[in-house]
Amino acid sequence: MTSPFIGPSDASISPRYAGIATFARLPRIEDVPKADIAVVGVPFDSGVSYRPGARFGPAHVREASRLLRPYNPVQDVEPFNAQQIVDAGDIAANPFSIDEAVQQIETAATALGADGTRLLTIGGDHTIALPLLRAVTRRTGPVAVLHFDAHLDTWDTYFGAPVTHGTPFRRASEEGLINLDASLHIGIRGPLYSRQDLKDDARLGFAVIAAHEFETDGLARVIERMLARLGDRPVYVSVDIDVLDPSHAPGTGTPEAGGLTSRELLAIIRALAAVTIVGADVVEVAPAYDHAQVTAVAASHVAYEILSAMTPRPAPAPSS
Ligand SMILES: N=C(N)NCCCC(=O)O
Ligand SMILES: [Zn+2]
Ligand SMILES: [Zn+2]
Repeated sequence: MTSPFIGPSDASISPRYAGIATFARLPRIEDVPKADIAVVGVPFDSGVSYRPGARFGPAHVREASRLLRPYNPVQDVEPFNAQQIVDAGDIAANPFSIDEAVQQIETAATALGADGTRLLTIGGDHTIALPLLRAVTRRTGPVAVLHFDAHLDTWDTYFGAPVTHGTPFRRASEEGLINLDASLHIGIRGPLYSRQDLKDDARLGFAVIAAHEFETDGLARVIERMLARLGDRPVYVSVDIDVLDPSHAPGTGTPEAGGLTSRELLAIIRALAAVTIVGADVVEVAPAYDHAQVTAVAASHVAYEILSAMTPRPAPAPSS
């Protein structure tokens, strides 16, 4: 049976390296009547505390995503065949005003999601998670935030600025956007400012599975703990690519040693097929520090596994 959905352009007709890059060579949003999932870029990095450059992340991830293929054998789904996925282009965000940019991102994300379209956003620095959460929770109410990152991103301010890439989840928690019993960071590591950081973080509603616990617990137990924490709540997935070890993702602004392998991260994301994902982002890809697209290939595969986890599964055949 042929699919009613428009998928990636056919790589046996137009080579996959030809043409202007959309994510996975998917159709643009203008080219379909209705999208179930939109991949959208947010080229914004005015919220960074260290190396800049994530504003070039969306274009870099799209380039690396040319090689993605339609069938995901581990999840046994064809994400582009089972629902309409599109590339919605980039949201224009003012690089000289964080406040205006955050407003623009919230407005654009709200408009894109108005007819029920779910968003997978490619950043951009982690600041953008705040307006994305504001937009999605208008429809869903508070969400369980599943946050993959080396960093807590629940700090208070930098140089007095409340909206930065180190603060989105504190603001989101204060605004009542997140479910305080079900949110979780995975992959946390590296030095903090003080012990108080972890106390504040717990009060703001996050549990932590730290990077070193992959050693002691093992991957299967990490997945078990994650699913138990999320329960049956709607989940927003936020992936800071620096959750990966710098050997797997050098192209990022605030790298920390001792991170996850891409194989570990992809395995954890596959387990999310069991939960309801209402939106997701993949952020902090900074191409100036990347080599041979290593980071962008990882980010494009992370995005692909998220799209696969968001794919509806056929109902089991009735037993006769
Ligand atoms: N969200 C990312 N990638 N980094 C936050 C680091 C904040 C800091 O410089 O302390
Ligand atoms: Zn980070
Ligand atoms: Zn982050």
